[in-house]
Amino acid sequence: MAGPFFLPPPPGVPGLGPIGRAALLLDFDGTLVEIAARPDAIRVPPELPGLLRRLAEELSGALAVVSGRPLRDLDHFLPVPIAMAGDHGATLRPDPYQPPIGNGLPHAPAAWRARAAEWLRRHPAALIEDKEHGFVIHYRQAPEAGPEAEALLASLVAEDPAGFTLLEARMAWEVRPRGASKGTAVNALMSRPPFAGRVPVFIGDDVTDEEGMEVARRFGGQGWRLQDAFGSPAALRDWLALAAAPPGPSGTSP
Ligand SMILES: O=P(O)(O)OC[C@H]1O[C@H](O[C@H]2O[C@H](CO)[C@@H](O)[C@H](O)[C@H]2O)[C@H](O)[C@@H](O)[C@@H]1O
Repeated sequence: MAGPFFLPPPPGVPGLGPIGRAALLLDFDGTLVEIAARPDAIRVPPELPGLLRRLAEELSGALAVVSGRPLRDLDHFLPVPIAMAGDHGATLRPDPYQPPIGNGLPHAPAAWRARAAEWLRRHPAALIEDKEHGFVIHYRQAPEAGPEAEALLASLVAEDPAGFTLLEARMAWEVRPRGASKGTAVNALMSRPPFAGRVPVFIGDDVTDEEGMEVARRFGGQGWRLQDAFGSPAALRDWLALAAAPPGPSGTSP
């Protein structure tokens, strides 16, 4: 056990302990914010962006949101200068003041998007979400369409299996470029300052987060499943608020 930071999280964890050694890697949907009916319907608690900014300052910048969302969404919902990895690791911006790092990942052909748009006409309650390199079919509002969405995207990806994979997400199927994952994002982050040399803790709720957790463990850190460690995004936010709180009068965290 490396110190108070590595005690099991709430209830009752007083703070991050030796915060100078840690790096926090946080999933977004279902972890920092509650799941909503549609991607654009999430509610971001007004205090969340400021909380992440304060924590990033405490961690000398070693805090990143590692999400399946495109960076444009993350910038919209979290307008603060923190490191971000979007599109399930396909876009990486470790320095919030610099453009994303270039990568050689492929872009899904326009014809695939057209096929998905055509499919959507028969399932108007489903949704297509465009990403930098791929795209998603969300079927939360049309659960009966899930298997068909999977079959369609599987057939598209089969046209270029070296370039793309099919990713199962929460009530969604995603065309993702091969070679990108939350694991590759964590690896890239932990290999450069200010993350390098710190002990990473990845917190996420979804199967897509497990690759990030696995790589965090390889860097000597931990992966915490939101449901087991905190129970809910609200409980995680409470814990982060404790961690970000200034020390009490005795010099200890509240
Ligand atoms: O890696 P994450 O930050 O957890 O992002 C994963 C995906 O989240 C979003 O979709 C999911 O959340 C929506 C809002 O709660 C929900 O309506 C949808 O059913 C979920 O799949 C986002 O839209 C995707 O781009 C992310 O990949």
